[in-house]
Order: sequence, then structure tokens, then C-alpha cells
Amino acid sequence: MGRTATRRSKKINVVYADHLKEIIDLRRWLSKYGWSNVTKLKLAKFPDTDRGVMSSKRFKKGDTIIAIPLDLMITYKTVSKGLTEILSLSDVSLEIHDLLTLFLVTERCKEQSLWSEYINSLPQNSPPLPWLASPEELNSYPADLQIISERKRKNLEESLYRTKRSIKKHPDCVLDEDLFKWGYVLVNTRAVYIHPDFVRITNENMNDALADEPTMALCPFLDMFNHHFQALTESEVVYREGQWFYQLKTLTGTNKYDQIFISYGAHDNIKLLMEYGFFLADNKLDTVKFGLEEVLKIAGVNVDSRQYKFIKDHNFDNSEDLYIGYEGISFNLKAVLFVICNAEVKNFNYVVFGNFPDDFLKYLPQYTKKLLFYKKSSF
Ligand SMILES: C[S@@+](CC[C@H](N)C(=O)[O-])C[C@H]1O[C@@H](n2cnc3c(N)ncnc32)[C@H](O)[C@@H]1O
Repeated sequence: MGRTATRRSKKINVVYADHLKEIIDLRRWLSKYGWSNVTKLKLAKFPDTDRGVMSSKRFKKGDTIIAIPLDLMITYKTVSKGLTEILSLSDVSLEIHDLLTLFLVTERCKEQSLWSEYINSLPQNSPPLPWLASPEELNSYPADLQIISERKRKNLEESLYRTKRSIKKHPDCVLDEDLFKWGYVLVNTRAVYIHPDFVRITNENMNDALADEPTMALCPFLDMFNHHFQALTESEVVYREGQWFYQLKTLTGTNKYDQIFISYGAHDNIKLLMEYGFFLADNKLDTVKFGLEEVLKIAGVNVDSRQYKFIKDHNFDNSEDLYIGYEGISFNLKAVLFVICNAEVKNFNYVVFGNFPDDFLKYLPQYTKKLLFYKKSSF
């Protein structure tokens, strides 16, 4: 079989990606700077997820899947050294996301960069995030997605504005808005969490005026793992044989040739779609969220000031917490439904933080159905 051979694993066709020039170069570059692929990781294109990671090795619970030398990561230390020509970090107040974006973009613009093998291995276009769509398309989204889209676009615009204002000298391409957008989105979809103490102990310039904690970092190859809500891995920074490594351990084990997933967090499908540009058909963490006004409309009731105050005082109107999930109705939604449907009850605290009455619980499946039908019909 040639380099483009496909393999049938659990009836799934995967196409290896290790023969591609950008991946050969990436692997060479990683090994030149101290990465050894002892766990036989391979990159492949999977039908459901596109490019991801697999191994010809089986992992047991607790095994290390990958360990990347810290020197190969783009951390605050890397950017604070690499950006000195174009900005003075002690004079500006940028966030770590801004700095990683600026670093990626400036390195991509250079004819020769120490990071070009890494940058060439990245998707050359942004993933299809819904909030990057045209204003006409955004107008056709459901209201909740429009609100998130607006917030995300505003964050991107503010990052670009802060960054442009801070640059004292720059190659022209750094101000290219599409390129900045590419870098910003890639940082958002690929950065890993690193404890700021590790960044501090390895960086003498930590007095710089960073506007937030340097908890984001880019990690070549480790950023090739796709997400699954059931994946359980643990990341840690370890010191071995005179070198720091960022490593991932599996807490479940994986089979040979299966795609190896990590979890990007306990995200429902809206979060996955808006942050990463995909969703999972069987996502058990998925929820259907409601706003207080929507719940009132569906229930067809008006509330008096005492009911409204109770809901507000306990933050029960936060739409992040008003949802129906695989496990049923959330506590906050249950509390809101009880309060809005029982104006005559004197002491809401007693019921909501005690026991809901049986006759209310009996009708809960009906309320749930009504809420879900309404939501479905509103699309
Ligand atoms: C950290 S990267 C993972 C590697 C990426 N697939 C690649 O080829 O570079 C995150 C991006 O991968 C894709 N992704 C991750 N998990 C996925 C999944 N379960 N299904 C589909 N796409 C996924 C999304 O485009 C996401 O923005």
C-alpha cells in the first residue's frame, strides 16, 4: 500500500496524513528541537472530524499520550521575546490572546521564521465559525446565536483595535484584518491552558503590563487532537532529564488505531459551534436554553413584582442556567416555572430550597414538552 493508503478501523475509513509535506516538515522540526514520538502518534483524516490523531499503540489508563518540550510551545515567554521589535510590552496593556495572535501573524508574514513548520501545519483558513458569517446571514440566526455572535465579533474587533494601537513598528501584513482574524480564531480554537506559574518561573520579564494572566499557549502537534465530550485526559507540566515538558495523560485508555480525543471542556453544542465551528450529534452535554421572557411567554403568564424580585434576587434568570438537557430540566428552570405558576405561594424560599410539591412535579414533564415544542417550532 502506498502513502495514501486507507485503513479500515471499526468500519471507518481513515486516510493517513503523515505523508503530506507540511506534516513531514512539522515532524522533522519537532524532532530537531527535542520531540520524540515514542507513543507512535499518527495524523489521519477521519470521516467525521477531518484531521485528527491516532496511534498504532494501545494506551492504558494513566499512560502519557504525548509530551512536548516546553521550548516548542508558544507561550507568553516566546511572544515577549519575539515581539520586542514591534511593540514594547512594558508600555502596552494587551491580553495573552492578542499577543499570541500578533505573534502568529507576524511569524506567518516573515519569509523565514523559526516557527514556519508549525505555522504551515495549521489550517490556512479559519474554521467556519458561525459568527464570522456575513451580516445578512447573521440576521437569519436564532436570537441567542445572534447575541453570542455579536459578542464574539466585538471581542475580535477590540482585540484588533488594542493590538493596532500598541504596535510601534510593523510589517504591513500585520494590519491585514483577515490575517488577524485568522490568527485570532486559530488561537481561540487551538490554545491550551497552562498554569501561569510555569510561565512565570521560566520568564524573567513577568513585570510586563499584561492585561490578564498568561494562561494560553500554543502547542504544536498537541493541538491536532479533536474533541469528544467523553474523553478524559489530564495535562501537566513535568521536568524530566533537564527539560520541561507539557504532557497529556489518558484517564480512560484508548485502542490501537482509534482516533484519540481530548475534551475541550464540558461544552454543549452551541458552545462547540460558536467557539470551534462544529457540533456533535450525540453530545450528552447538549442543552436547550431559554430566556426568562421566553419562559413567561410559553407559560402564558404574567408575574407580579414579588415573583419577579424572587427570580432576580436569586439570579434564576441567567439564561445559561435555564435549560433542558439529557438529564432533564435544570434546577433554575424548575425554580422559575414553580415561581411563575404559583403566585399564591407565600414563601418561595421554603419550596424552592426545600421540596417541590408532588402536584408540581407531576406536571413537570408536560411543561418540559411544551418548552421544547415551542423552541423547535421557533426555528
Ligand atoms: C485543536 S484543533 C484540532 C485539530 C484540527 N482538526 C486540525 O486539523 O488542525 C480544533 C479544531 O478541530 C476541529 N474539531 C475538533 N474536534 C472536532 C470534532 N469532534 N468534530 C469535528 N471537528 C472537530 C474544529 O474545527 C476545531 O476548531
